[in-house]
Amino acid sequence: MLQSRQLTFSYSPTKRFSFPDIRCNDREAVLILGKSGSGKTTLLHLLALLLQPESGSVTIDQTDLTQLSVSQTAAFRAGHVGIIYQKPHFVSSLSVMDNLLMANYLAKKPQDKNRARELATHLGFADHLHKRTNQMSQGEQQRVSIARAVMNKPGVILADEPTSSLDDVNCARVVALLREQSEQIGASLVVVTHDQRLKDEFSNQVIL
Ligand SMILES: Nc1ncnc2c1ncn2[C@@H]1O[C@H](COP(=O)(O)OP(=O)(O)OP(=O)(O)O)[C@@H](O)[C@H]1O
Repeated sequence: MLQSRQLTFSYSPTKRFSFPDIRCNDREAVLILGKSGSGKTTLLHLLALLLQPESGSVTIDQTDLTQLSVSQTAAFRAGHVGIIYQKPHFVSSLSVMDNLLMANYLAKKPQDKNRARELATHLGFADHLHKRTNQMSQGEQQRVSIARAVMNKPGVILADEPTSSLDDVNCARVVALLREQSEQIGASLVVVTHDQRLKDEFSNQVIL
């Protein structure tokens, strides 16, 4: 479960944000819509405590992240939060398999090759596990990103514009995979986007 309360953040005295509260229960999904520059990525980074809010709180599975030290936050995030970034970034010198196992490593968990293979089969890239990520298409990379985000069965999945560079077929596929994976592991799913195609896919919506 994820809950934010009265989050505010400033990049500068003239660039100040005051965000609506976000609540997303286990197995639920919330879509945060807003036009370019409305602060969607900023909010997502605050929810993951990649940015420190000026005020307000973020609670994930009963832990108030704003009360943790920087290192405690990093450890908590690695184990409990799966993030799908706008542009997937991988370690380009490693194989797809090793990029997936990196999620285990960062969370200080045993490397789970079986789960990586299972996810790769389910998400349709089992034949690419030995490849480098830059040898895959954008749609394939996005699916690897989803797999990496759910490797540790996190309580919360945060996705930043997961579909903006995808065609309609891959867009629908990625949304279905995100929902299915989050339901399977009982996670809260938060998607931020300006992609109007997603509007009808989520009943819980917040507009920035
Ligand atoms: N590091 C930064 N320093 C100063 N201003 C920033 C910084 N990052 C973002 N901003 C500004 O804050 C505003 C919100 O940025 P943010 O990336 O959260 O918007 P967004 O809604 O995700 O946009 P997009 O849909 O274009 O990705 C923008 O006006 C942006 O220029």
